[in-house]
Amino acid sequence: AGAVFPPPSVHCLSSSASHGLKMDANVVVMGTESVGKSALTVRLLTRRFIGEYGDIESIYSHSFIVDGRETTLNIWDSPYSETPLFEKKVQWAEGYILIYSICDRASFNTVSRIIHTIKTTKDYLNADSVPIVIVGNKRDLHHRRTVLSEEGRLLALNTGCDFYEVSAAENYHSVLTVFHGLVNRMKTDTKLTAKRPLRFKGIVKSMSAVFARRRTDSF
Ligand SMILES: Nc1nc2c(ncn2[C@@H]2O[C@H](COP(=O)(O)OP(=O)(O)OP(=O)(O)O)[C@@H](O)[C@H]2O)c(=O)[nH]1
Repeated sequence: AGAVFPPPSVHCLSSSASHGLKMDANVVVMGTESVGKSALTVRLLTRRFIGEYGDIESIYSHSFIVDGRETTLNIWDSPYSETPLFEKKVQWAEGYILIYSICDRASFNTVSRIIHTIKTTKDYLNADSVPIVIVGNKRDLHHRRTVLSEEGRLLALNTGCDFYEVSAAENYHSVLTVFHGLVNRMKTDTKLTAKRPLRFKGIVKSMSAVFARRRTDSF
């Protein structure tokens, strides 16, 4: 089956309520295979590390309070592929979490390429600061490290992104910090300060069937 766009449903796993200003934003989590995209997303949503996540691609709606403001993120845990669908995801999103594994240099190189694609697609080429957070995951596997922290930090500095190193396996709070960091970056974008309704509604539904060609498309 071919992939469709926009995605058919939002998977609501958690919510919270507050008064005052609200911010809603679409966020996509990207990176090559097995870098920990699902682990990071599930850690944020459930505070847990499950270990194995299967082949499910979903969008999750998650609300939390950041600096006193209710913030709802529609988070798309997405594989990397250089298909037209990839560009549509980039267009859909207003914030980006780009993950690599500190044990996998190829995954780090791919993050550089994704940053370039986002910047050209969203016309951020001349922006000093962009709503992109680079995440070096699997920090607990430091004995297998092939990408230095300094390399991640330098990439972020040179591209106007934020940078964090985390272990989705070991730590919830560092993962929360990543998403807070992204929200703070997106807050500077005035388009996002007004409350908007969720763009996608519907029953909880796995998108794995919709993305049946995923493995062949992915790196
Ligand atoms: N040691 C360690 N393993 C991790 C960490 N994060 C994820 N993993 C493991 O890495 C493997 C891949 O994790 P996933 O979260 O499925 O990675 P993904 O990027 O979503 O993978 P795909 O959806 O296949 O592209 C799993 O075996 C996880 O248990 C981490 O921080 N440390």
